[in-house]
Amino acid sequence: MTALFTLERLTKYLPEQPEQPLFSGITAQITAGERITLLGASGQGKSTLMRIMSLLETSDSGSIALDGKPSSAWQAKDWRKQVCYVAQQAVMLPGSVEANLRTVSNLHSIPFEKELAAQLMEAVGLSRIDWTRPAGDLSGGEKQRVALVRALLLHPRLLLLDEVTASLDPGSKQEVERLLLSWSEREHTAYLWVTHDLAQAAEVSDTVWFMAEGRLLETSGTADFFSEPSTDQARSFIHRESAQGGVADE
Ligand SMILES: Nc1ncnc2c1ncn2[C@@H]1O[C@H](COP(=O)(O)OP(=O)(O)OP(=O)(O)O)[C@@H](O)[C@H]1O
Repeated sequence: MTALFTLERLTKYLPEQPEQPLFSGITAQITAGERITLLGASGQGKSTLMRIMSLLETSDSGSIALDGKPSSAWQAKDWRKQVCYVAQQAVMLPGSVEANLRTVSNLHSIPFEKELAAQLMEAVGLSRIDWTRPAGDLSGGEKQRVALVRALLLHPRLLLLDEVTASLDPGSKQEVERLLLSWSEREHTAYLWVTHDLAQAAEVSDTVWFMAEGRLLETSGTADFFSEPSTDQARSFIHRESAQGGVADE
């Protein structure tokens, strides 16, 4: 199957660490509809990798491509219509909840699907939110869910999800997980989802990417990753995270 998205030997240095890359040699592929969780300890560069994949940052070497066409050959706006990053700290634009939901249709000159927006808001537990409210007044968890709905209204082919349930209570977290699973099934949307919750990773992904020591150490089927990780680093990561409560229930 032709890859939707490819990463080829990506390397990123940080200004404060010119002697050692944050990560290097990251090569991987994502196929249409693939559900991946990106795991790894804090500070491995998972958010940075997703920011590079959504053209919000550049790598120092290597390349990324969408449909086999390198990022340099794309207009950033066209790329971001298909590859949508949902940040950990949701950014609301000035204006109402509805204005935020309408953002992508205004930006990309596509019709605003009001009924779908209402269905998605309900699916993430926000059916009672008054759309005329200033979006800036919402709680962190509400903002996070509005940002997710806003991203889905774009119908991207690849969603880059950065700890998108981190500020949610368990019930809302489950609603979001269910929505994303059914959305990816229905729309054939791929996602790369950063999470520190191993039970969530087991639930929502078919593939795990594991970053450690500045490299993408494993790309495995989720069940295999948890039952038979191929590296010592992954074994101790799973052990450590499980001890802290993020137990994968497979
Ligand atoms: N623009 C930047 N300038 C300087 N340092 C940065 C920049 N972006 C990220 N970093 C540093 O790079 C490292 C990796 O950050 P990043 O947020 O990508 O990691 P992460 O794996 O997503 O971490 P977490 O799981 O805690 O969210 C951190 O030490 C961070 O402080």
